[in-house]
Amino acid sequence: MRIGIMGGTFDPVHIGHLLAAESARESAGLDEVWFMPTCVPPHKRSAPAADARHRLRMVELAIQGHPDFRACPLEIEKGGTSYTYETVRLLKERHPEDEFYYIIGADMVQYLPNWAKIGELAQQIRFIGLRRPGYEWNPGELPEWIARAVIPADMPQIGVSSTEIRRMLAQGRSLRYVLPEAVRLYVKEQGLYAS
Ligand SMILES: Nc1ncnc2c1ncn2[C@@H]1O[C@H](COP(=O)(O)OP(=O)(O)OP(=O)(O)O)[C@@H](O)[C@H]1O
Ligand SMILES: O=C(O)c1ccc[n+]([C@@H]2O[C@H](COP(=O)([O-])O)[C@@H](O)[C@H]2O)c1
Repeated sequence: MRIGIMGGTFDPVHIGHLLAAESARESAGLDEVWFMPTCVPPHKRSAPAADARHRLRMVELAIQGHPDFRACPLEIEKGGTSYTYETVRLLKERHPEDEFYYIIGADMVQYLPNWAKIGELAQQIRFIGLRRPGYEWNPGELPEWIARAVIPADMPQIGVSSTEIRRMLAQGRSLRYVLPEAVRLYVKEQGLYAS
């Protein structure tokens, strides 16, 4: 199978993540997309606001009903900092028959040169890089050997981020249609991100 890994902090998961995964699935002809919440994200300055259990549950709620989307708790179960090169090594060991792709938004494409062991990773896996408002990226800006590992893909442009959503939630603003409805209700019921 051709499997896309949609890695993220998902604090919380939002429609930008879902559309990115669906657009990557269609454009690269993926059989499945596995949503993989990080335990400790490698590059973020502060720890996630919601704990890993909640972030995984929100992902499960967000993707329910999609026949080809799965939630993968591998990084959360492993614990510690979620370096992608370690995750990819594990996935390849456990699923030698499958072909993996790593789905990322344009902000992460620009940041690829800073990923841990990017030299090894770029040999092991190809990235599907999606356009994202505010993060134009030009393949010429990346080292050639990294650009070669990135398959550019388009998606309906959604200018939302988890940071902005947390800010809006803390202010008591409406997140209807920005969060999947089941996630919106879960956030409310669990009192997540309240100020
Ligand atoms: N609106 C969006 N359009 C395209 N890609 C996105 C969008 N939001 C997030 N992504 C991508 O999804 C992956 C996971 O992102 P993450 O969970 O950090 O969400 P985020 O909205 O960027 O969060 P934060 O604001 O906390 O940085 C990353 O590869 C990121 O580039
Ligand atoms: O391995 C790394 O060095 C690395 C650096 C930055 C991001 N990543 C991965 O990229 C995905 C998106 O990251 P984030 O922090 O934007 O949610 C997530 O799966 C991270 O583990 C990985």
